[in-house]
This record gives sequence, C-alpha cells and structure tokens, in this order.
Amino acid sequence: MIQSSELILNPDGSVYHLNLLPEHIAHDIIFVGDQNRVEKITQFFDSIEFSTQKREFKTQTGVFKGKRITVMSTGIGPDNIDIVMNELDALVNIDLKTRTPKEKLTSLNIIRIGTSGSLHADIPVDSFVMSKFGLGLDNMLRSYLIDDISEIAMEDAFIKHTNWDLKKGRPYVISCSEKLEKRLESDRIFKGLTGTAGGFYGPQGRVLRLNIQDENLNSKMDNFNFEGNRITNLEMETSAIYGLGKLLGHNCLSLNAIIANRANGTFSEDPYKAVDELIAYALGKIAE
Ligand SMILES: O=P(O)(O)O[C@H]1O[C@H](CO)[C@@H](O)[C@H]1O
Ligand SMILES: O=c1cc[nH]c(=O)[nH]1
Repeated sequence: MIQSSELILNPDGSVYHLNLLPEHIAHDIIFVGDQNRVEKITQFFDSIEFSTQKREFKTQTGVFKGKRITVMSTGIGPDNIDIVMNELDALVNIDLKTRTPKEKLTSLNIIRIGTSGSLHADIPVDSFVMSKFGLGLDNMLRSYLIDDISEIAMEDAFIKHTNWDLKKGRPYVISCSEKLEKRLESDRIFKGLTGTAGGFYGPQGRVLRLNIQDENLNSKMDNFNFEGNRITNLEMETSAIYGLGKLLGHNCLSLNAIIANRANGTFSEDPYKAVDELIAYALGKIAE
C-alpha cells in the first residue's frame, strides 16, 4: 500500500495538485503550458462535461468530433511535469481506494501543444515543430532510473560537441511515441530534437544583466547534428514529458509553435495567432 504522505489525496479522494478523480479524464490528453490556452482548444469541442482548476493546473474534459479528450495546463517547467505526469498516471494506474498499483495498466495518449524558440534561421517564427526527441538539459528526470530509455549515444555526442559542463548535470535524450508521430506529422511541420531547459533566461542562453556559464552554447546546439537529427528548438517541458511518459508506459508527442527565433533575434508579431494555428492543425489531425 502506498502511504498517504507519498500518494497524497484531497478529502474528496482527488489527486493532490490536479484535483481530479479517475472519471474526470479521457485517455486522449492535450497538454498546454498556459492555463488560458485550455479554452482556446475546448471552444471547438461539441460539449464539455467537466472543468476544474487548482493553481496553474486547469483541466477540461469534453467531446471533439465524437472523441473524448481532456485538455490540461501544466504551467511552466519540468518540475510541474513531474507533478502532472505522476498524478495523471496515478489516476489510471493506481487504485486510489486501496492505494495499490493496478495489475492491468492503461496507456494514455498525451500531446503537448506548446510555444518555443527556434535555434535556426530557417525555422522561422510562426512555424511548427514536432519533437522527434526531447533533449533534457534540466536534470529533473535524473531522479528516476532512465538509462534503459535514454539515447545514450546521442547524449554522448551532444556532450562532446558542446563541451557540456557536467557540473550542470548530464543531458538526457528520450524519443517520442512513433505511433503519435505518424498520426500528427505532415510536410508543414519541422522535426528534430527539442531542448528542454530548466529556465527561460540563463538556461536558454538569454543574457539580460547576468553573465552565463557558456555564451556559445546556443550556436553549438544550432550546428549539432546526430545521424541527420538537429536541435530545432528550446522550451521547458518536452523531454520531461517524454521521459516520464516512457517510464510510466504512456504515448507522448510534443508540438510547438515557434514564437521566437534565437538565430536572428526575432519574435512573432502575433504569437497567439501562431498558437491558434497549431491548435487547429493538431485538432484536425486528432480528428482524422
Ligand atoms: O507556452 P508553453 O506551453 O508554456 O511553453 C513555453 O512557454 C513557457 C515559457 O514562456 C514554457 O512553459 C515553455 O515551454
Ligand atoms: O524562446 C522561448 C519561447 C517560448 N518558450 C521558451 O521556453 N523559450
């Protein structure tokens, strides 16, 4: 039995941070970072059966073109993904009454619709990127046993190419769900490695008033290439979703609208429009 200090439930039996009971979630789940993006997606649903919010975690479940879907905001960063993935998994794979893992496990389909910065001049603002791999620069996943799910050769090549300072922790690389990749891909979406940083400024090479440990890191990442895979973009959740998804047995895919281009210093003139277009793209593919 899992102790109440480890699997924390609210007085109504819902999981601690997400405030959800098992019946509140669908097997197809869309993650967004921003809580205000949840309704930008569910406005297209035929019906909404459930809504709740606690802190930055807003959840709505409804039906879109005959398919039951849950849309959930994760807030910012890998630390939040640790909470969201563990509590979502508990909802389907732990009997919350007996506090024991179920014998028959459920795999969720999880698709992130996020925003991101591109590292390449040829991946312009307002374009879309699908993360074939998540490159974790954040360390959160290193608290788990990940050697069996990591792309070690790619990690080693990245560490060598960037002369990565291991004082910052060892980067990790995890692949997406091939099943979801096939369902969501098209000619109009770039594919590559998505770097997941543990912060927005220094950890993504942004300098305002503070010097950073390696000011050449973004340009080294820009010209990294492993067997035809380049690092397309930087954001703050994908590799944590991919890692915990793989460890827990869920299918995960991350799509990002590019709102900043770090190579040429530009920012989208209408980032909300880019996100709306990515939402339309993803919902179109999900409904196919
Ligand atoms: O727009 P979302 O989905 O939050 O994604 C990106 O935006 C946030 C930073 O502004 C980080 O969460 C990053 O991953
Ligand atoms: O550059 C960017 C843009 C959006 N989100 C990020 O994390 N980084």
